[in-house]
Amino acid sequence: MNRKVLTLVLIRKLNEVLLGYKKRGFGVNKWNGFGGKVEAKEGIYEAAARELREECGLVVLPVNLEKIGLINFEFVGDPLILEVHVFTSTKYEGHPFETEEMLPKWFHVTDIPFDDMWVDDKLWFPLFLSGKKFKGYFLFQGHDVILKHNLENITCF
Ligand SMILES: COc1nc(N)nc2c1ncn2[C@H]1C[C@H](O)[C@@H](COP(=O)(O)OP(=O)(O)OP(=O)(O)O)O1
Repeated sequence: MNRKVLTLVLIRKLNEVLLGYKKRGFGVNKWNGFGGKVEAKEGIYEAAARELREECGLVVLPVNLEKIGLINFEFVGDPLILEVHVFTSTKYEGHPFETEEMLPKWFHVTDIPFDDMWVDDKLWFPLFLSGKKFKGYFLFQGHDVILKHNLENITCF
């Protein structure tokens, strides 16, 4: 099995979460956090901060990112496992702006657009929103059907 290591950053204000509408590439036309591939010789926290800046202009110091999740995604017929490291932060600088990849928007925590997000999000977002940490695995058939999954609450990374 090959692995692709990716980041996903969810910026929070008191009762809001910043999501971005993906304009191209993997997950196009879905709302998601900000993130992407960890480059060679780059740390995961540094990659998370870089992707956030590139995709919506917000600046977060890697030290201000809190790792809250680790999810492995597998797709039937594809030998590539996506290893996604999920982070959150409330300490950022700047104002989010639209880029070639993402259109950012704040959502109230009671109004997350799950119908226009990856289907797995419905399962683990409640853990994130309630301040829990988690590890998970999802097996997808295509991009819309979860065949199998497990999700566990953990105390720390
Ligand atoms: C399959 O379920 C997923 N759910 C959620 N919520 N997020 C996911 C899922 N699979 C991948 N992701 C995240 C991980 C990353 O944040 C993005 C994908 O990043 P992308 O493929 O756009 O990475 P880049 O480095 O920007 O692009 P290239 O690989 O084309 O350079 O989605």
